Amino acid sequence: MTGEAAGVVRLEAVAKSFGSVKALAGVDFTVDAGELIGLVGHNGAGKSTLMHILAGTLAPSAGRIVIGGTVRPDYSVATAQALGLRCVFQELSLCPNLTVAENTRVIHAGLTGIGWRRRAGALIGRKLDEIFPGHGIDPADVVQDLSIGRRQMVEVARAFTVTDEPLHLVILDEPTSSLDAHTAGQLLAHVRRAVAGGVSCILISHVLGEILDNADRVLIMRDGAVVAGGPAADYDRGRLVAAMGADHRRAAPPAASGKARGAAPERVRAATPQGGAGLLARAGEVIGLAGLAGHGQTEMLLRIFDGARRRIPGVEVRGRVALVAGDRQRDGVFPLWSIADNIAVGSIAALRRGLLISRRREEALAEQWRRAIGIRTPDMANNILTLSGGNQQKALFARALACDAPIILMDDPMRGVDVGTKLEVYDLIRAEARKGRTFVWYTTEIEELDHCDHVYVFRGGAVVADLGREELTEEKVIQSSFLEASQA
Ligand SMILES: Nc1ncnc2c1ncn2[C@@H]1O[C@H](COP(=O)(O)OP(=O)(O)OP(=O)(O)O)[C@@H](O)[C@H]1O
Repeated sequence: MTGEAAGVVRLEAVAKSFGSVKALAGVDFTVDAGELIGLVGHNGAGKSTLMHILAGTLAPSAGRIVIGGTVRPDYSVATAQALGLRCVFQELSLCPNLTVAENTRVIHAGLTGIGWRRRAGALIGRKLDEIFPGHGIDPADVVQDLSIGRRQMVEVARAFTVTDEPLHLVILDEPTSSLDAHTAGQLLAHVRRAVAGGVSCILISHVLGEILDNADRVLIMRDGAVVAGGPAADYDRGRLVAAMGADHRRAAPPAASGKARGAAPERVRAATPQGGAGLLARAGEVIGLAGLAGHGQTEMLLRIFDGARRRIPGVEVRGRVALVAGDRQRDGVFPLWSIADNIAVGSIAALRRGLLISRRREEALAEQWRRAIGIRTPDMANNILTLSGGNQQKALFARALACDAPIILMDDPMRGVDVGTKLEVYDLIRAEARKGRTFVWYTTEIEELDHCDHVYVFRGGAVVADLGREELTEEKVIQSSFLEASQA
């Protein structure tokens, strides 16, 4: 294989069906060497399926994969690896019970013999240092002990490690979805450097700014097909969104109420574990938690969640709570259950008829939410894992909103949700808040803070800034995220 040909991947009329669902309806698409392609599309458009076909983890139902000018009928995970194709999966693929170094060995069969663990550790350690300076990850860390953001960093760094096999194409499926803005910036800068060095990348993202700022070329998928594409310079946000078939309207953040806080009853008052100033949330408020990932926001949500069930010093919670988990793989979905059961599990009391759960009521509830937030499936009785990642996340939202808890805790809940749906969910949150529900919302997307009435910025487990709607700016949030807690 020549160097030039090796960098070129072409898919010809690639199709894939899952039972009656046509995930890919005949996709043609070429990646040239040293090119950064931005791939966008609504939830369920077929992006991840396409990527799994390129990774060799799914076989196409029809069509051809051509690599370096050669048709590859025998395409498999091993072929992909040998030909220099790597994937960073949206549902992270690291083995949770192995260390970071051992997970690196998994994709480098050549790392054998005495001292392989040390060499694998050095390899991934160097790559982490290069991409994410100050990452705080030890190659000896066991993956399941790492936060979802750090797992995502390991997965990304591992994809860029090289031993004796070439590296030609890296496909990144929503690689920044669990990263804060600073870490996402480090990753994207690395991707640009890699592309400048001749590696090709396909970047799948729902954060359209990331695509427009970084890609050379964009491809837009809709309902299993590539429907548009061209130089990224020819596109802006509006054109991308229109081509995706999503609602074109820009989310209009609610106008600042101008009201001083204090009118509505208190629902949550929670100090940080060290006893420092914490947060206050009132009925009808949307409270944002911001700051760099892993600085105590998720812990705060869990403290409130626990505080609703038992006495925790410094935490007062008035009312039941529902939690939208951020790590859907680990804490969110019940993988053996149907979509309908996954939604209804939060509302069992309301669905009871005598001692039994009413199937009819459960189906009606699931159907109501399928329509409310557009969960794309032919049948809500299907297993939850048949949904695309973004659609699974929508089901978790539906679970929390369908139950009657007055307090909803959300741990970076929009991971992988497409732009059109996000706008609908923002509206839904506002509507529920107007009815008196309280939302405590940790987000890694700074833009989402526009939808909050009040924002607490976290650093090192402490609240370092307390910003009302009127004073909220991206600059202030970023500045305080980096300030030492003692300086704030
Ligand atoms: N194992 C499966 N069984 C049945 N249907 C599936 C399976 N995997 C994917 N699908 C369906 O294929 C379609 C495409 O899904 P895919 O995950 O490729 O979408 P996507 O564009 O990556 O979406 P997202 O932005 O939410 O990640 C969806 O309708 C999904 O429900």
